[in-house]
Amino acid sequence: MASILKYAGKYRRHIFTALALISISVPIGVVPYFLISGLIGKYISEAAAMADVVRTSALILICFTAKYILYGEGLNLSHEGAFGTLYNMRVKLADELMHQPLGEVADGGTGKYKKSFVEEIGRIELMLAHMLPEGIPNLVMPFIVLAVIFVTDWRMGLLSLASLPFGIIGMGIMMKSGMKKMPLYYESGAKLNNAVVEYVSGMEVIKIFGQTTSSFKKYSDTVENYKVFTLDWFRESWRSMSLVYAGMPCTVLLTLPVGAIMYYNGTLDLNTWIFVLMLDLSMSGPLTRVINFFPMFPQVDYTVKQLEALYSAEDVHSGNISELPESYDVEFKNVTFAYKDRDVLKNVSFKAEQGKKTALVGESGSGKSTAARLTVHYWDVSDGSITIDGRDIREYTFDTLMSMTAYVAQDNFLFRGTIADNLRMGKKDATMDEMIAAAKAAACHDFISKLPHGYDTEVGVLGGKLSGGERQRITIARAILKNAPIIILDEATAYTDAENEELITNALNELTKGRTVIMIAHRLWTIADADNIVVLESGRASANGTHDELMESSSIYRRLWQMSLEAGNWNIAVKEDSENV
Ligand SMILES: Nc1ncnc2c1ncn2[C@@H]1O[C@H](COP(=O)(O)OP(=O)(O)OP(=O)(O)O)[C@@H](O)[C@H]1O
Repeated sequence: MASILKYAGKYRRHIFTALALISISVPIGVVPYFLISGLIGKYISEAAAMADVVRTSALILICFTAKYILYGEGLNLSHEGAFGTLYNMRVKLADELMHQPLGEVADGGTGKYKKSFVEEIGRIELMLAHMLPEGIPNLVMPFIVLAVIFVTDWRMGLLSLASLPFGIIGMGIMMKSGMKKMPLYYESGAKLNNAVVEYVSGMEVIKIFGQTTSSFKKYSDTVENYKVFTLDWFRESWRSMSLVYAGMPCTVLLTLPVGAIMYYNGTLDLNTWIFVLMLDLSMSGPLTRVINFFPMFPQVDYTVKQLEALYSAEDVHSGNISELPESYDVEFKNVTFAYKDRDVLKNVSFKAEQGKKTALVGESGSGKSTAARLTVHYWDVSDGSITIDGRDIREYTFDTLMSMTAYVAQDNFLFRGTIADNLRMGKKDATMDEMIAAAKAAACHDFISKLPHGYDTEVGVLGGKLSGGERQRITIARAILKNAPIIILDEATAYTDAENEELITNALNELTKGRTVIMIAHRLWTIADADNIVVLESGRASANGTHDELMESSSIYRRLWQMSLEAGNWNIAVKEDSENV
């Protein structure tokens, strides 16, 4: 609870004011029972006057009105506080994820994080808007009423406790099974979320490959498993839930029959009996309210633990140096990196100098993208170091490192929004002229101008309304706007057609002038002019040099070059064939 309240900030006041208002309203709700028992008592001992009835009715009306107003205002405030806290938590989680190893976040799966952002944080609303402000007063009230009964007649006090074992036993069973099953419930929910996201995102592939039935089966199996699991759990816990719901609010279970015997025996006077019965009944409302929260305890408890783990997950190591370096030479010094326990880079060393183009080449899976991503601190290296101007990238603050680097990948992300919104990710306050200049340099101004709304055209979810090549050129324009001194291009021209390849190559040459450039390309002729080419072979840097030097010295480079040319010829042949059809 405390760990969540720390995110409430200014909304803590709302939540505690709500707690105070509801704490006043709950006892007000019990007052009418006192009033009625007092009135009945009067009728028993001396005939009450009509004025007493009118006064009692008026007081009861006032009590209910006051309770309604206070409870209502309390809930209003508690919701304001809760939703304000949820907002803070979602913003904070986004910020936390930003500082955690990007690679791990990407590997976690969209569904998992969607679940944390939407469902798990959403569940905190229950805790802050209801469990805390309503639960505490409604739990405390029965204790106060019980104390009054004990003071009035301790025997009746003991009898009033008769329904308690139902609650304790039922809740014990429920909590035990709830706590045990909760991790599985969550896992099953995360799988369901991932399956939905995957199914919807992959719908195009599923249709193209005619896998509708088998993919739908995978999806429907996950939904079915979730259903079976949830129903099994419900079946297992409904008996104990019913025991609590039906038994615990039944506070007159023994005070009514045993009280009647005691009254006939003359050991209990009628006024006390009626007073106790009324107080017993007054506990039922608060108890029922509290009981409603009990099944939620395991869920909320587990959710809080999950969120705590997410919020406290280890950040990528970053230091506190925020000054920009004098030069932007990037150096890999004996870098070793493993995904979990699988070594992908082994003792890799090379230097990418400022103003020069360094290319990473190698067979598929040799570790090129991993090396590129490590440069922008997707993960921490397992051993060795990556430096900028001789200083380990872990010594710079996260923001400084990000401001120095622009990473353009094969499939860059576009946000739902307009083209201008996406371009401004590169430079928040970019003017229209700056955006147009960047777009022209990235050979995308022409196609943007032809769109019905130009730069204000919506790109759709993940940029889905644009072609792969268009998306790619917009991401290059975005990187041009960012104007970072270190540029990492991971297959940045993979989707470029022949028509635009020259334009984009020129744009990239413009973008990369005077900067440190690390680039990866499968079409080796696009990097043949690089100042230094590093050949990666199963995660090891097996050779480096210029194209001419490597053609002389590296058999693997020669093979890669040959393969690349053949693939290029094949592409041209396919293109010519299709043009002749
Ligand atoms: N997130 C990840 N988790 C686990 N293993 C990964 C992950 N990303 C890549 N790998 C593995 O690491 C190895 C190197 O991958 P990487 O993407 O760096 O290679 P690459 O040389 O860029 O390949 P390609 O040319 O096909 O893009 C591969 O065997 C790949 O399966």
